[in-house]
Amino acid sequence: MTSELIFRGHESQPVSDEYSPKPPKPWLSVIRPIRYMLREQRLVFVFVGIAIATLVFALLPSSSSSSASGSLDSFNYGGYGGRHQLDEVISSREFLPAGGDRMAIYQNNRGLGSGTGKIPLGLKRKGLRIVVTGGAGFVGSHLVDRLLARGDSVIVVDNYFTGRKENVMHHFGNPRFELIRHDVVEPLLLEVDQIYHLACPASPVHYKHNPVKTIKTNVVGTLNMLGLAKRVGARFLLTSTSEVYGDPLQHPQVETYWGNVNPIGVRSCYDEGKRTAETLTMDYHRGAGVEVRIARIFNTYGPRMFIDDGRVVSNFVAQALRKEPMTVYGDGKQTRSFQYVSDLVGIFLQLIRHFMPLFVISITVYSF
Ligand SMILES: O=c1ccn([C@@H]2O[C@H](COP(=O)(O)OP(=O)(O)O[C@H]3OC[C@@H](O)[C@H](O)[C@H]3O)[C@@H](O)[C@H]2O)c(=O)[nH]1
Repeated sequence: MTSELIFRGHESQPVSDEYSPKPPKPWLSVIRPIRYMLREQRLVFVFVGIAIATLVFALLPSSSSSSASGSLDSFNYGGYGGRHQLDEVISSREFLPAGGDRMAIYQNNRGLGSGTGKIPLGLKRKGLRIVVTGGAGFVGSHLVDRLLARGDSVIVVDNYFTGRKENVMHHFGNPRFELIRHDVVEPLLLEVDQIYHLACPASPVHYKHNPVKTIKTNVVGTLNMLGLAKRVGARFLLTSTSEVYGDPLQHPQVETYWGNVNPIGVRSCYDEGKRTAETLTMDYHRGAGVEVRIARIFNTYGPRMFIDDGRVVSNFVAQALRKEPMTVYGDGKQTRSFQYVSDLVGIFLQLIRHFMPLFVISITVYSF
């Protein structure tokens, strides 16, 4: 019985001589490439390749290096890896003669953003959209020149109280340049990547002319521009002043020094105004995550200064040209730091561009 059954079974399943391939095993398609990778140390070569590529991308300067020239570039101040190079500038002897006051720059941010990050190799730098308040003024117009020269689009916002159309007239007709007559104490909505907030009279004769307007510009104007930065996610740079140290009890002033400011004096509208502007800036950073920088500017000189703005450089130059004696106020023992306007503007650009943790730089250019 049993053998019969076995025989029948063979009959019902006739043996074929034809070749029939084995059914494919799905797990082999996964195992095979893995085995291939593990053979002849191929995996090691892959990892070495990834490591080299990472190093190249991390260390090579981004193609967005500023093409603008200026005296700072000659100190190797441009390029990527800002902190290292800023440190080089700080320790450079030309920038740190013994003694004297400082220009202090505070910066704070929470990461790359606003289109200022690294750009892949081979891609042309994309221009940023930038607002410069006070862009028709002495310092602002030099900043505008540099931004346009490197390919950015610039909107100047100025009420012409101390700014002058002539300072930016040479850009009329440039499609990347716009000029708006506007007072920053009124709100303004623009789509931009960065805001340089310079708008405020800075010479004592000008800021004492209408003290209430001066403090309003610093407080309400800064509030408006910070609100704009928050709304559109723009990076924000506040131009502050050495005046935040008031009548300092420390010489030279270190950035951790909080100053000695008279809250009711004739210069308070400016000193306290800028101090409040700094406070607002830091509160927008802490409370709303706005990426901010604060530059405490010391005495700046250069082309487009008003000859009659009452400050010491313009006074001395004007008196020298008229062959008049120079007027030295007080006992003449007071000290100041002086910097050329293009050096200051170069620092603004580096400061706003690089990603660094909260940190401070001080630069002394010259003092007397
Ligand atoms: O003719 C002059 C003018 C000024 N001075 C003295 O020179 C020094 C500098 O005075 P300035 O008026 O040029 O400038 P200040 O340093 O007082 O403030 C200036 O510099 C810092 C900026 O942030 C401020 O916006 C600006 O007001 C002062 O000690 C002043 O008394 C003179 O001895 N003779």
